[in-house]
Amino acid sequence: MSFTALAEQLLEEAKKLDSHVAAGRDVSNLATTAGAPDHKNFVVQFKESRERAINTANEFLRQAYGPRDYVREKLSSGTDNISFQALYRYDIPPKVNEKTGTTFTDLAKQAGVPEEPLARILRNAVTLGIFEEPSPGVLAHNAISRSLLDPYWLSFMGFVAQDLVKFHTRALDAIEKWPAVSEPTECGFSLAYQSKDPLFLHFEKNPEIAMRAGKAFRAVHNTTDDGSIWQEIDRPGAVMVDVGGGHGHIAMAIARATRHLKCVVEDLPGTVEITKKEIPPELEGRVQCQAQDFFTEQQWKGADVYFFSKIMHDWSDAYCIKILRNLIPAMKEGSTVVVNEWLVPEQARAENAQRFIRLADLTMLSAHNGKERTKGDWRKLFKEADERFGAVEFVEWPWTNFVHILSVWKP
Ligand SMILES: C[S@@+](CC[C@H](N)C(=O)[O-])C[C@H]1O[C@@H](n2cnc3c(N)ncnc32)[C@H](O)[C@@H]1O
Repeated sequence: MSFTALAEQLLEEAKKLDSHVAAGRDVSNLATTAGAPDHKNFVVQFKESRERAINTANEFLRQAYGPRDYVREKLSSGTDNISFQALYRYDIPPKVNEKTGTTFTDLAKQAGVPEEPLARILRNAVTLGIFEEPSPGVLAHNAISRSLLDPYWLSFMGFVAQDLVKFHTRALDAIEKWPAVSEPTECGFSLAYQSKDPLFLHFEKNPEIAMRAGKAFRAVHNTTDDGSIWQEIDRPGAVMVDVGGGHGHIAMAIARATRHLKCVVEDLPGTVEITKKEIPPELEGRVQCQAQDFFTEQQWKGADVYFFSKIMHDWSDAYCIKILRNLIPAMKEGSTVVVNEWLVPEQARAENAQRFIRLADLTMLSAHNGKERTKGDWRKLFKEADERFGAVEFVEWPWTNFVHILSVWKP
């Protein structure tokens, strides 16, 4: 397609996006799934226009760069990581004065690192559009750097730039060494950290990474407080168990969005200790937590829903089957397993919508030998775990990036 044709296509979407902004809609925080139905319609419409705009703009960029420069630009992400690491490690965003900006000299003093390399590293961030340098030697916030004032979001940057990147660089070595690609102790992470434990057990023994990872999960996993399943089961006595619920952010959101539902957060003992402190007094009784290793028999019997948010993608099929089978002694007729994850399309395309899914898939591969799954993969998984799991349903919400994958227990 010609540059002009692409630009015209982009202009069409740009006008739609501008009309949303002109209508006074907040386009800065589309991540939320809460809110009135008109908000959801807006998000759906906005998302569609935005996706088309991003895809067209990306195609324009590919053509404008030309093949070699395009590849070179994409290869630069490893080098950019130095800037991302520094932003997190030296806690730069809150150190930059929001009104006046802050000099590199001051930032270096506050961070306790030499000024010259820090300035070079931060100037690279400016070339990425994160921060500005309004006058030589001064770093100032812009809209993108301001998002990093959220400590959870900054932790996400730290977790990706400091931790995940190490696993990624050893992923191929791990595949060559352990071609079965199944064990959580035989992946890029295992080589990078010389660990004999699976990733989350390693975190349990290393509270600093565990805290960073917990905050990172909280920053990116948009809540699933919406969707009829929670409203349908919201009656006195109803229980949902959030298996591997981390710091309880999802359970708390669901408790807030319902009236009666009791939410039980389960995780490894170290995480549960942190979660206990996160539950606010007004949710006591509605949200509680307990230690539960999901590779052992489920202790909470007869729950209405056993919920797994971004758990199964951490594990290869053999381990997911163990996790599902450990529920069987606890389930009553009609107990529903609800999995919240991305769905992988069968065919790859150069589309923005697939970007994060495919990146997450490779992260799962290098962090645990886990994977993101297609619809067919999910059906196969439940069937292999036990024939008594009912037909697998997929509830897609166009206003979120995630899907609920449901199966009802029919003994
Ligand atoms: C990717 S995080 C997902 C957290 C949360 N469900 C969410 O969506 O944000 C995976 C969680 O599984 C927990 N986990 C890992 N292995 C576990 C095990 N064997 N038993 C229970 N929880 C485990 C981790 O501690 C972590 O909180």
